[in-house]
Amino acid sequence: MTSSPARSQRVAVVIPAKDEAERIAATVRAARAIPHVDLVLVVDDGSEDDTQHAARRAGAVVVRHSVNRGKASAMETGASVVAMRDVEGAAARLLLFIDADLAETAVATSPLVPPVVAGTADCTIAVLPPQPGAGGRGIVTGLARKGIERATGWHATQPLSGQRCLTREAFDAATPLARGWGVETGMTIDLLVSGFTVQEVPCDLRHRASKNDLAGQLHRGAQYRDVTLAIGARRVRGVRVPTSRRGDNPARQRPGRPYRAWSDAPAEGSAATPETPETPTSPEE
Ligand SMILES: O=c1ccn([C@@H]2O[C@H](COP(=O)(O)OP(=O)(O)O[C@H]3O[C@H](CO)[C@@H](O)[C@H](O)[C@H]3O)[C@@H](O)[C@H]2O)c(=O)[nH]1
Ligand SMILES: O=C(O)[C@H](O)COP(=O)(O)O
Repeated sequence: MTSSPARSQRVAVVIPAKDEAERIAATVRAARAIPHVDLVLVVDDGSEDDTQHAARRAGAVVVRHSVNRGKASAMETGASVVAMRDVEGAAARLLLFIDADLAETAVATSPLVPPVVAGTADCTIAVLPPQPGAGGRGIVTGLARKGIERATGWHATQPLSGQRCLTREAFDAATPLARGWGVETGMTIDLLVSGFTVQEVPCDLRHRASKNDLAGQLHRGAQYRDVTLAIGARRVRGVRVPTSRRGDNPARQRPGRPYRAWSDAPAEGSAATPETPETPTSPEE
């Protein structure tokens, strides 16, 4: 599954951003310092503040949704724009998705890149340290973790983490993306079911964590809804790795270890082609 891109492999950072004028400039500047990065793309998802101008001033390429379409849609737009800027005949850029609110700490997503460049993982996912002021009780996180584990056998530490580096091939296999806040959960299931290798990587990041106030609870309600839909859509379509064909030992499931869900995954993501009635079709929403 994993290939070995050249050392010259280029990386595009894609930053979905909605009303992030306060932090986007610092995030863009930090992203530009990540090794291998030659393109920082901000997708302004219908912001009502100065996000697009602040991002441009900080050196990003900016595209904009005229109306808000949600994070997953911004990621798809970003990936399409990067593809248009990839050089014909050269390797497609790796995609490094990061949130707009990381500010200076965005550079600490750098460790996500080397395993994908080296080909030991097709998708890396950041594991963040405990965040000051975070007010969650782990309900949405638990829902996403359980959904991924039921479908693939993988126990994700931080299933909602949106800081992810992946190959173009892996991204394409995971599209269309699950809507809104279900995007990470759906992507992880689709990648593992398609035979790709994922790896969690500890990264020293700080973001604006949701508090335990009304806004925070409403946000978690929307996350719960979208994660439920992403899991449900895959369950209905039978997108899962059959228990009898699951591979890696649960003992291997910890940050820093690449994980592949199939014991006998066919090469190059072709596990998504039906072989048995239990094997899924393509990962569509
Ligand atoms: O309609 C929207 C809303 C948000 N965003 C951007 O999406 C990112 C994540 O949003 P945020 O408000 O920071 O959400 P959190 O709850 O803090 O996000 C956690 O949980 C999400 C999944 O529910 C993941 O996408 C995030 O990576 C993870 O940090 C930020 O860059 C936002 O600007 C959009 O592009 N469009
Ligand atoms: O605050 C968070 O970590 C997310 O909003 C998820 O909430 P949770 O605590 O219910 O998993």
